[in-house]
Amino acid sequence: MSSEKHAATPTHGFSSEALQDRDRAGKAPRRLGNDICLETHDLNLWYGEEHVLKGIDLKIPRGQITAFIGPSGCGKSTLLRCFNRMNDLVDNCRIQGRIHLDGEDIHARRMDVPELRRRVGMVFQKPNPFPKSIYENVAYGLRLQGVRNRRALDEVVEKSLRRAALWDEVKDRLHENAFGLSGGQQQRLVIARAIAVEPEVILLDEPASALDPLATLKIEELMFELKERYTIAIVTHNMQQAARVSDFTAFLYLGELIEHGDTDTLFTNPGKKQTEDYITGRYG
Ligand SMILES: Nc1ncnc2c1ncn2[C@@H]1O[C@H](COP(=O)(O)OP(=O)(O)OP(=O)(O)O)[C@@H](O)[C@H]1O
Repeated sequence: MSSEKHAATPTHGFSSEALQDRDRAGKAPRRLGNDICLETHDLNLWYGEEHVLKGIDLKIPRGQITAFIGPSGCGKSTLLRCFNRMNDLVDNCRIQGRIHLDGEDIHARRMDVPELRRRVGMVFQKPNPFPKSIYENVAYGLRLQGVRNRRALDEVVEKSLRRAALWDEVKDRLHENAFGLSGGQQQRLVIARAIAVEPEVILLDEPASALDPLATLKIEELMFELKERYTIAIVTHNMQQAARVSDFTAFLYLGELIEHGDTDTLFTNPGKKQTEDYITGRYG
């Protein structure tokens, strides 16, 4: 990022409980390091004539949580959808630049897109379980891969539900319809479904915005556990949430990546005036 360092008070007006919680949890400032999972190089995206992402150069470190923040329409969800080529499904979408997953160009001709989407799972704002049982929702990806062995399926279903912190709540009703679960449980079920196919990355597009505070807390706690195994990228409108859960934060504005770095630093001592204006609520 630019060396333009904006003069800032020590906590920069963002003396939120969120940051204090992080301090209490002993989270130290982080550097990007060399273990990069996802990387974009001069990424540009257009929907028709609209230039939505502009020259994005970004590195997402492995095994960490990266939050994307910025005003509505700045391109956060679009950027997230680039990482597993979900924008391929959008008419009129044109992409220039490169995206690497583990050093591999995801737009290369040899790239197997369904396999990419297995490696880079996605969870949306609104829980979207399939109209099937809890068990079959989690087993779905494995069945698509041709797994038929009941014991193998049972093991993965249990492991995934445990990792998604849902097992204890559903273990006695695995064959009931997933729509009978609460919104927060449905969202954890969708996360279990993503986990079942052993992804490397989990993309979360405002995963808690449709949930009540308790269900939101559960999703946030879950994220801490998941990052032991997966790289996580989350889009959130909620800056307190970004400050609570993420290790790194990327601030986008009008399709440009304005600032990206350690979350505590970005919130307490942002390097750019635009970041400061956004986190202090001057716009957005
Ligand atoms: N499928 C699409 N077709 C055409 N334009 C789109 C499409 N998806 C998004 N856009 C446009 O791209 C721009 C960026 O949208 P995007 O959803 O990525 O922003 P965002 O920062 O995630 O917004 P929000 O916080 O409101 O969800 C917006 O102008 C939006 O209208």
